[in-house]
Amino acid sequence: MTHFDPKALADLRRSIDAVDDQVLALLNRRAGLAAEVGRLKSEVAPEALFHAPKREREVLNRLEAENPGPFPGAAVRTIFQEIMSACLSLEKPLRVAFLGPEGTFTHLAARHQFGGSSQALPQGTIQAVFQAVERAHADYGVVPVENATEGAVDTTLDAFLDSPLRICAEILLPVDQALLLRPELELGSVRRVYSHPQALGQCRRWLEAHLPQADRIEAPSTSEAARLAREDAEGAAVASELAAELFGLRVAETRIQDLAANATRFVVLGPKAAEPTGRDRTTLLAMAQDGPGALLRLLEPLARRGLNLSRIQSRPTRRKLWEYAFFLDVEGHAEDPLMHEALVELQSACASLKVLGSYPQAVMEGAR
Ligand SMILES: C=C(O[C@@H]1C=C(C(=O)O)C=C[C@H]1O)C(=O)O
Repeated sequence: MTHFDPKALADLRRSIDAVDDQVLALLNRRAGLAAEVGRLKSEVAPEALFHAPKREREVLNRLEAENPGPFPGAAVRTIFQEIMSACLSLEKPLRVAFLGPEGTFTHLAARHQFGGSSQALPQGTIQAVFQAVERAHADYGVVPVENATEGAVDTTLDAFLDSPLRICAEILLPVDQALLLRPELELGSVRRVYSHPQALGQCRRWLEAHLPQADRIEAPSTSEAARLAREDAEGAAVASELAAELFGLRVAETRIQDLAANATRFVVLGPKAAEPTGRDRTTLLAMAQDGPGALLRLLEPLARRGLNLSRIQSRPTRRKLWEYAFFLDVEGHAEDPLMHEALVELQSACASLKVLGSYPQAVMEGAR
């Protein structure tokens, strides 16, 4: 065993303090520069959004690629996303509406995309998120579109049928359920487990093995479950780790879902189309013409050009009986020449066609 030297520890900590002072000074210098950029932008277009997602992506990609380590690459992204979010908030924090309440996985997705310095505007329903952005009460909106185990979120697809909003980004997030407890409570003393029915379902086997004595109690959201657990001396909740932070609970166990690879895809509703990055996805909303071969006519212009269709989903239009709207996800950007050609051809093959958005393909967080 090596001899523990308290002086060496104190020296190292002093060195860390000195580095922290430098980091802090540099952060403030950076904030000053970002504020200058803000002033420049406001001279050109006073009403414009200062947020520049393309520039932010370039900053993150450059720093991650140039990072020599040992500082972890994923942390470089998280930290610089936060730094940019904070710099931007000096001008005006981004207002981000999302399916709430606070602490839900959609909130987590919004924080991942826009950082903790953005202004969180939790909404009660998916429709309310659309309305907040449509009425310019929010700069962006975040809604779930599909879950790896539960499938499409129909409410989101239906909202697009009646909305002029476009998709400007997607977020792919692992949905890791955690077991949350009041700080003083032990697993063996839990009598009630609160959660959203879907979350309880996702963790059925773990709960049977570790909390056979506890009743399952359904809550309207995982965050509401965390709040209920906080108020129940013998209660626990299945929710996100963010909910633990927000409601003052302890994370007793992480990743308790039965299927380890659980993930949800979210889309960001925004005011501006995203520019091409070379690895994009385009979401189309097409009303097929009635009659035989309608679906084939929709797919053929894409297939002939080798454009990869990653998802197709249909929803009744609710305007006419047996009329369907098709949501198509195609790899590529609407401005790519081949995609552009396909869209022109599709325009005449469908009763109507709307490009809901082209945006960078998301990489699963933690799997970069
Ligand atoms: C400073 C700018 O404005 C914002 C802040 C950024 C930053 O802190 O690096 C990057 C992009 C914008 O969202 C900029 O456009 O360069």
